[in-house]
Amino acid sequence: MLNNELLEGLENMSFTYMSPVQQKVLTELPSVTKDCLVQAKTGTGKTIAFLLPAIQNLLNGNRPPRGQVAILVICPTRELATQIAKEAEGVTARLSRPMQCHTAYGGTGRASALQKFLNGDPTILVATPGRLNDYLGEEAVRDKFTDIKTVVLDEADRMLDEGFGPDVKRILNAIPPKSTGWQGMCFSATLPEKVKSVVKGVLLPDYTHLSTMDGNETPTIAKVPQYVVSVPSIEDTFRALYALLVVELSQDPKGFKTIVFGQSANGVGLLHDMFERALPSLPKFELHSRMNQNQRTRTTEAFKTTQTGLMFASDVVGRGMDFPNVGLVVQLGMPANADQYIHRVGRTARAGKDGRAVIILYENEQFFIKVNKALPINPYPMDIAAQLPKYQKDTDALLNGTDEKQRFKAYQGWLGFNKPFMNKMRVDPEGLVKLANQYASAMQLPEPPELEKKVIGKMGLKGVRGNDASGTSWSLPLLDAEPV
Ligand SMILES: Nc1ncnc2c1ncn2[C@@H]1O[C@H](COP(=O)(O)OP(=O)(O)OP(=O)(O)O)[C@@H](O)[C@H]1O
Repeated sequence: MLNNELLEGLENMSFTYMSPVQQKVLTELPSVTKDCLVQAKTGTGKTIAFLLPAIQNLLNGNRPPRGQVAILVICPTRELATQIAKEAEGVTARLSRPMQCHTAYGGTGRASALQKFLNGDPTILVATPGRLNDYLGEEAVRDKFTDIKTVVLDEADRMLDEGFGPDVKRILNAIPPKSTGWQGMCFSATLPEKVKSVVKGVLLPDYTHLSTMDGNETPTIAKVPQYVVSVPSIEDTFRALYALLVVELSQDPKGFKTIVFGQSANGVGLLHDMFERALPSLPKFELHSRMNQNQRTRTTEAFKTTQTGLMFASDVVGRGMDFPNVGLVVQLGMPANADQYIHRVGRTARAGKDGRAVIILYENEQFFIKVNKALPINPYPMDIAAQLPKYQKDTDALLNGTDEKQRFKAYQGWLGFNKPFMNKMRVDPEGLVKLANQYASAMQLPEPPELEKKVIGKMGLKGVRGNDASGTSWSLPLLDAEPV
């Protein structure tokens, strides 16, 4: 069924067999043009699984005229768009009539990128919703979609949630209607039931539903041991992370490649600054939305190719990103939800490799384990809490060595992330600020940062004692919640 030149492309990528999801799509999809909703575990090759049928359809004689977009892939982040485009280039590398793959995402010069798109032959376009919407405001861009054959939503549950959903809807309104016959494909490792009620703009009601998972199985890779390190208070968390990294590094000093996820961009920035002077054998990386696109691109490439290293990251790389050979994923603090937990854990044990995952939670966050009993998380085999006193002095010194302004920003990021979880954490606004202030103390700030009155109002923390002292206010950016 697959064109020989496509198979040659796969061989050229050193793929010698189809992964289960690829096998399933190629054998169980009634035709290469059928709408489908596909679920398979993280890191099992979903990208190739949606590219192959979509490209094969074009090779079956359905390739639109030069200059037209035939396959549109929509995904949540710039890094992921680049990664998907690279896979598409790999698969199509051996085609006798080459196929161009373009990307469209924010953070790069709009005018030159748009010109390149308009002048080029973007048979495949991989885009993030914001920039694509922006492009679609131009008639010349809309004209390039008149012959569209396939629309793929990668990380479909994310693309259809409250955050991205409206943008995706606008895109669907700007391209030819579904009734013109284009194929819709929705892929993700996590497909909550509610997604099925919102896929109708992309999939016809008789779409094919494929899954490589049994019944209620969780989408985490079965062979990844998952552990929780429980510590009593938020003040213990930095020490616990340090102790954990030392223990884990000692077990695998040569191939140690680890991602540590934090809760907010500025919190992640602080962790990076803190550990820059620790664990000298390891190169350190940081990746979050407070960096410019050049820095993000450079770091992504560097961490993809490094043999060892420690990356502090926010959820900008929580989904979809493929950093080969990551052996350990650490989550410092609870993630926003169970699905996000699953995607973060999925950054390890990809393409059949091994991996481990550890989450560090203090008391107010431990509800996360209780309400997500289906997640296969066990207590960490070593008593990290017992080691905390040993790490106190060094941790305090590392934090003291960071820029105080970065710690202030981390404080605000902490409030922004945690505020929606007050009920679950069993605290009222005053209790939340109390925890934030303990976090400030853990960061070695002599006293909690004073937030501008406007920030406090925006966060709904007005009148809460503990952070609205008069006097100099630090000029912090006004944000409802810290972006990742
Ligand atoms: N048939 C194959 N043989 C070997 N490696 C493969 C094969 N298919 C894909 N891969 C590689 O496996 C890795 C994971 O693939 P991919 O990123 O598509 O996973 P995914 O299922 O989309 O994961 P996520 O749910 O995290 O987005 C990539 O490095 C990819 O190149």
